Amino acid sequence: MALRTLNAKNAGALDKDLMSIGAFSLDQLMELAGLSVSQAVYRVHPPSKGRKILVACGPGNNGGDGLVAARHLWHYGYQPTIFYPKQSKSDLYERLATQLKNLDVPFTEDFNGSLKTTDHVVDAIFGFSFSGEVRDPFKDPIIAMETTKVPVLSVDAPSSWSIEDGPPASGPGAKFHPATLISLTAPKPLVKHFTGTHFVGGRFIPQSVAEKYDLDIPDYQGVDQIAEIGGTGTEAKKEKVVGLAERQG
Ligand SMILES: NC(=O)C1=CN([C@@H]2O[C@H](COP(=O)(O)OP(=O)(O)OC[C@H]3O[C@@H](n4cnc5c(N)ncnc54)[C@H](O)[C@@H]3O)[C@@H](O)[C@H]2O)[C@@H](O)CC1
Ligand SMILES: [K+]
Repeated sequence: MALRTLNAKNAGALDKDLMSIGAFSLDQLMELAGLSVSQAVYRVHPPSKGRKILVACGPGNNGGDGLVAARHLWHYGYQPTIFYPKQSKSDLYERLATQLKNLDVPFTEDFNGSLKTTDHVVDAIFGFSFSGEVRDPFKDPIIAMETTKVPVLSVDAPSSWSIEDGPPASGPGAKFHPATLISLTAPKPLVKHFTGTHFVGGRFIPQSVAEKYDLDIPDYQGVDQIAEIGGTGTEAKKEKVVGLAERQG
């Protein structure tokens, strides 16, 4: 059963509700979101498969999720490296970066160079507030992620995808298909274009908020902060398979 989706406008409104009537702080939501991301990485790429994780962080809260996830990954025994070219000067981001520096987690300016010695990439560049054509300094990393053999896990959205319509028709991101996606709170409409492994995380939604936004709370198991969602992207998979069959004629 595919879960009902949350569009970009409602995702922003839901965040505002969670931080007002929901009485959550952004720090708490980001901590829970980043924890979910770290659990999804552990699920698809346990340390035995390779410990070097390159975490690409954008300038907004999607990037914040990446900084939080990197800290949890370090504690799990991974060796994260952070690519965070546009560092936010706000107090929260300064603290997240300091927490990583206190663990001697390296920060790199060279995404493509770091990619060569990486086992897995976390794409925390853009989430639901992305719009338009990708601007520097994020063009190169997104182009590199389109062609790399290194598996990529994207946070909330494959960066450069429109939340509603998925990958851009051309330009950076048009051929970006990450192996794994973790949607926070709820899948976004773009999941109909996504055919990889899909998790939902961000286990903090009260039933009242789920009802207000017409959402399904995933069937989280035990103490898990993530739930794997089958079924989404099957439309795209079917199209893909049909396309293949037609081509093979
Ligand atoms: N929904 C939730 O419950 C939660 C959401 N969080 C995260 O917050 C994200 C949304 O965060 P934000 O609203 O800060 O925005 P994003 O982090 O999605 O990114 C927007 C940033 O990227 C820049 N940007 C937008 N379009 C661009 C382009 N074409 N080229 C270059 N830069 C561009 C903008 O200047 C903005 O600073 C979500 O996707 C999710 O990952 C979590 O932090 C907290 C919990
Ligand atoms: K992302």
